[in-house]
Amino acid sequence: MIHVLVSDSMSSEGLQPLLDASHINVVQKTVEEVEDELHLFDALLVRSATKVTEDLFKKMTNLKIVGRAGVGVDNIDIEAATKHGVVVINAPNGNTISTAEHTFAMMASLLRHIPQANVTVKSNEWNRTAFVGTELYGKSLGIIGFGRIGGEIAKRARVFGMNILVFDPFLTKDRAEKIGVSNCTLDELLTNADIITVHTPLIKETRGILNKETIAKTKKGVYLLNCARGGIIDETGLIHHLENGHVAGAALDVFEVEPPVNNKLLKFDNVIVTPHLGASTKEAQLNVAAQVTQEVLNFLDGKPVTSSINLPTLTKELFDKIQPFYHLAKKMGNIVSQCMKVPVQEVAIQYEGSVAELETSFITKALLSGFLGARVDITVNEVNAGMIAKERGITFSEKITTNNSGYENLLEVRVIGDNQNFVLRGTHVPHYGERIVGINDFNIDFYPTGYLLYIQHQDKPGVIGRVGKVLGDHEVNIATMQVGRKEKGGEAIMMLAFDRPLDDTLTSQLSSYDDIVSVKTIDL
Ligand SMILES: NC(=O)C1=CN([C@@H]2O[C@H](COP(=O)(O)OP(=O)(O)OC[C@H]3O[C@@H](n4cnc5c(N)ncnc54)[C@H](O)[C@@H]3O)[C@@H](O)[C@H]2O)C=CC1
Ligand SMILES: O=C(O)C(=O)COP(=O)(O)O
Repeated sequence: MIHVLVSDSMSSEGLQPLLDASHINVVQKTVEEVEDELHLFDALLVRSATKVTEDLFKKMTNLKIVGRAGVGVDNIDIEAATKHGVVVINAPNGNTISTAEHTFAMMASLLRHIPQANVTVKSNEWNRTAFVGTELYGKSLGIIGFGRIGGEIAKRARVFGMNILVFDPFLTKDRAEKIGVSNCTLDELLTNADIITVHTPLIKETRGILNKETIAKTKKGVYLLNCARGGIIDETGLIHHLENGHVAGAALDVFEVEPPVNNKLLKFDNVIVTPHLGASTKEAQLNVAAQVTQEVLNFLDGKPVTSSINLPTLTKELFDKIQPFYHLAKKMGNIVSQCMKVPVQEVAIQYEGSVAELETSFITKALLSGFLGARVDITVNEVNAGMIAKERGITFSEKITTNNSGYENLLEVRVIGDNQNFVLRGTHVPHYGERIVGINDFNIDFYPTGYLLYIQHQDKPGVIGRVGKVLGDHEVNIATMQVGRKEKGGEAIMMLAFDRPLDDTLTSQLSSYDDIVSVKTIDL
């Protein structure tokens, strides 16, 4: 049984495929309510309320995936997720329109004082002069962060007859042209905009992008909006400029601390607020819950996820193409690790032929995870392999080569360790499967599976017979056997496969023969 924890409120209709799956147990409770069972859950679905911290990852020892039913993942410690090998996905498109519409509603409300007027009419006041507003028409709207939401706001602003100023250092010329905007500098936006709205993620570069100093550069009487994340507009800086009258008003859907406690911003009449409602529409909630549900189901089914924050994202088509190499790479990493039981400094992977055209970074991570998984006692997968390698001082690299060794595709891993290097080459033959075709300088051809014995020996008469006799004396049946050598009478290798594991006495006996250089068991 797979256990899924849904710890924030989510659309039941969107979650339905998970609720319907007979092999999945869905628990809809907060993290605190299931404190004693956290170790059971395979998947966690959240919105912005649950704080997914390193401490939570430590408690959720079985966790494989976190699904964020929304865009912002600032409530999830991505580094900790990666370290713990947990995939993080989000639902990037589902709430774009809702948030853009909410921002627009806030903008219109702010400039026409709708929330304040609403309160007075309901208190039996009829004060028309106190609420004289400002038109949006003809005003310059500065949009900081021109992604999905920023783009939708621009489209709507144009219909309202507004001029649009955009600041987004990552905005491509193509996208700007398509939407009919041009990028300016932050200073140009600050000095020219009548209204400024922020739509960036909350990251180190955007935290406090509007602060006491930058707000001072804006036009006197500017209106500011934050329907993205608390902290993008520094609250202390905003309070300063509300107090001195520089800012005419602000509309805030988000706060540095949510819900806001003793927050001075709530005391200003010209500040209008909503409780983080940007994505709170029936449509958006259905979209985001359905998106993460499908992604989590795919993931639990071993299929690719398309919106991962800490894994390369793959289409189904690409995933199908990668799969054979993914499995081969994992096994190759595992074989090398078992053959090289010494500290390792470097793992270099080279791709040749058709495999080089695929998403090789994913295959590299699979190889690393196979390699590290055989030598560390924590879960290693494609998510955390790179980080764990770095932590252990192992550098890794990948290279695409135009060499042509005759194989349609070839993966080569070269591992450099203390006084020992090891090279392994593998290929995938369609309809035939994975083959290991080279070890160090030797050509060989074996199927990497089951219990293997790798023997380095002198190419002399009787060595193979002696190995066969020792195994026969121990009643061990040889399933397959391949040999390889570079030159007559020189060094040679054997790779034998068995149906069951070999015991140590047998390998020690084989190692004791003069003509045998080394004996290594490999369990795959
Ligand atoms: N209030 C609410 O309920 C909701 C809030 N959000 C927030 O809105 C944010 C934006 O959402 P989307 O538009 O979907 O994300 P997005 O990823 O499509 O757009 C973000 C844009 O910010 C830009 N950006 C990044 N660093 C920047 C910087 N230093 N200066 C200026 N621009 C920068 C990026 O280039 C990107 O174009 C999310 O990160 C989330 O925090 C999203 C949905 C609902
Ligand atoms: O998607 C986002 O980034 C949001 O801020 C929406 O948050 P919520 O899911 O409504 O808690």
